[in-house]
Amino acid sequence: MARATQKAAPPPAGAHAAAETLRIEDYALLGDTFTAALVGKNGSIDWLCAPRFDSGACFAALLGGPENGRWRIAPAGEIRAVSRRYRDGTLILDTEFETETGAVVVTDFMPLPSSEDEVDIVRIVRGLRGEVPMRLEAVFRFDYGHVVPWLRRRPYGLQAIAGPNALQLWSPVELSNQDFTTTAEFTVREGQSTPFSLCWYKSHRPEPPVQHPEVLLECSARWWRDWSARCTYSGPWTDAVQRSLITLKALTFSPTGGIVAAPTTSLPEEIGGVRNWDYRYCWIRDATLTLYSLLSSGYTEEAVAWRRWLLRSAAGRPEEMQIMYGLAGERRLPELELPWLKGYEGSRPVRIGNGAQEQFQLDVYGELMDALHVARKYNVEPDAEAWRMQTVLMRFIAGKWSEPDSGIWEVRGPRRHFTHSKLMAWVGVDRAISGVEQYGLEGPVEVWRTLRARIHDDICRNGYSAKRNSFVQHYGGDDLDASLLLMPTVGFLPPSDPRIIGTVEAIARELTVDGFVQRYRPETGVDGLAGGEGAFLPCTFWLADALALLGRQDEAAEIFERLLNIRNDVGLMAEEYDPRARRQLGNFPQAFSHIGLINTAQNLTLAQGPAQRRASDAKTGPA
Ligand SMILES: OC[C@H]1O[C@H](O[C@H]2O[C@H](CO)[C@@H](O)[C@H](O)[C@H]2O)[C@H](O)[C@@H](O)[C@@H]1O
Repeated sequence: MARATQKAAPPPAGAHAAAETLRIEDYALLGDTFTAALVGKNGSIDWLCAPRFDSGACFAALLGGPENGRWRIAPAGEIRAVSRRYRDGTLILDTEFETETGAVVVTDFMPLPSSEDEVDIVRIVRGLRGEVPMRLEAVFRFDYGHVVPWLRRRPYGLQAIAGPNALQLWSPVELSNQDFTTTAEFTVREGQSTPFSLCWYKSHRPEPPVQHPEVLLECSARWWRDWSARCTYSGPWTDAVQRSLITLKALTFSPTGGIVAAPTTSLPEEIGGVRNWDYRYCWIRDATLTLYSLLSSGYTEEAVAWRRWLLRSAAGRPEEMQIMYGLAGERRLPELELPWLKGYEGSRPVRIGNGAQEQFQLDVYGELMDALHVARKYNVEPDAEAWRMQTVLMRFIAGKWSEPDSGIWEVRGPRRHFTHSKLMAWVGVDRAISGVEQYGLEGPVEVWRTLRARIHDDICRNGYSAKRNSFVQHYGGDDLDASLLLMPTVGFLPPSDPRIIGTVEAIARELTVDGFVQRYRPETGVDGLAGGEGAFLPCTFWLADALALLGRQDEAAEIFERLLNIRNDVGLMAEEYDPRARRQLGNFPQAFSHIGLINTAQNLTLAQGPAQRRASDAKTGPA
C-alpha cells in the first residue's frame, strides 16, 4: 500500500513500464476551461499543467518519459484494438480497448463547471464484454517532471505533496507504491464500473471532498451539451465545426476570456529539431480570426470576453504593447529551457516562456485595429474605449509602419521589411478610416487617407515582383510567403487583380507540398533557425479561403476536404503537418488551425463567410 516516503532523485526510466512512442495525433484533449490534459491512445495521461494552462506540469511524460509524470489506466495484457470518440457535443472521451479476454471502455473527462483552486480528472472504467485484467500506473511529479513529491496513504487512496502542489488520487482499488510510482491491478467484468478521480489542489488548503464520479459525469455532459447547443452553424461540415468550437472553448481560460494558442509547449515543428515553442499564452495576432469564428458561430459571449481580454491586455502605451500575453494579460513570459526533459522524440530544447514576447511585430497593431473594427461591426459592446485606443494606435502605426520588424512568423533572424507586416499596417489605417466613414467616429480622416494611400503605394512598389508576378515575402527579396494569401481576405486589392491571382497561384505552385502549404521556405535562413518544418495548417486553410474569394470554389473545397482528412480520429489538429511522413507536428491541439477550420467551413457554406465579410470591409486599393 502507499506509504509516506522521502523525496529522492527521480527513478530511472527503466523503473516504469516501457512507454511506447505515441504520435502527436495519438493524443486527445481533456479540459475544464482553466487548464487541459492530453490522454494517449494507450490510456496514458501524459500532459497536465495545474492549476492553469501555463502552470508547471504534474504529468510531463509527453516531453520526456514516464518518469516525468503520467497516469495510465489500460488493460494489463495485450491490447488487440483501440478505438475512441468524444461523446456528442462534449469533451468527454470514451476509449475502448479490445483484448483477448474481453473489452472495456475508459471514460475520461475534466468535470465542469470547475474552479481556479482545483483541477479534477475523472476516469471511469466499464466492462463491455468478458473480463479484462487492468493495470493503473501513476507517476506523480511537479514542476515539469522535476519535483518528486511525498506520497501519503489516505483513506480514499493516495495523496502526493510537494511545495505549493498537492494531488489526491481517489481509488476504489488497492494501490501499491514502489520507486515513487503507484500501481494497482484490478479486473473489470462485463457491466461493472470502476471509477477513479484525481484532484490537484493548493497544498496549504484542506483536502477537497471527493465527489461522486457518475454525478460529475452527468453534470459535465449537460454543461457541454448546453454549450454546444448554442452553435448556429449548420452545413455539410457541422460535426467538424462543432468539434473545433469545443476545442476552442477548451483552450479558453474562462476567468479572463483569454484563449491560449495551444495547451502544450515544445511539441516540435520538426521531429528531432529545435523549433519547439511554448504556446500556452494568448496572441493578439490570432484575435481577428478568432472573433470571426466565434461571432459567426453564435458564440457572442465568448467573443465579448475575448474582446475585453484584448482591451485590458493591450491597455497602456502602444510602444509597450506586446504581441502576446499571459492568460490574464501578464507581460513577463521569460523563455527558459528545461534541460532535464529529453523532449518529444528527442526534440530539444524543451522551452517554457516565449522570447517572441519581446519582438516588434508591426502586424499586430493592424490585427488589433481590425479585431476592434470587427467587434464594432457586430455590435459586440458599447465601444468608446475601443475607439480611444484605436486613435492612439493610429499615431503609433503612423510613426512605425516604415520600420523593419520580426513579422507574423516571429522570425529570430534579422528584422526585415516584411510585406505582410506592411499589409497589416495598411489594414490598421483602413479600419480607422472606416470608423469615421461608417460609424461617424472622430479622427483626422484626411491625414489617415493620405497615410493609407502611401502605405498601399509602398507595398505595391516594394513588395511586388513583376518578374514573378507575385507579391514577395519582404522588400528587396524574391521569396514567397503564405501570409500573403491574406491580401485578398483583408481587402488590400480585389481578388480579380492580376497581382493577387499571380500571388495565390505562385504560393499554390511553389509553397505547397502534397497539397499542404508551407508558410515560407526555411532553407532561405530568413527565420534564423536551424532545420526545417512541416506544412502550416492555418496557411493551408488560407489558401482555400483565397481560392474561394477568387471564385474557385471547387479547388477550395478540395483543399478543405484534404485538411479534414488529416485531423486525428477525434477531430483534432496540431499547428503543422508533415505530408511525407503523414503525421502531425507542433503544439497540439492548435487554436489557429481550428479557427481556420471554422472560418473556411463558413466561407464555403455561407453566401457571406468571414473572408467575404472581411474583404468587403475594406476600401480596396486601385485595381
Ligand atoms: O516558429 C516560429 C514561431 O512560432 C511560434 O509562433 C507561431 O504561433 C503563433 C501563435 O499561434 C502565431 O501567432 C505565429 O504567427 C506563429 O509563427 C512561436 O510562438 C514563436 O516563438 C516562434 O518564433
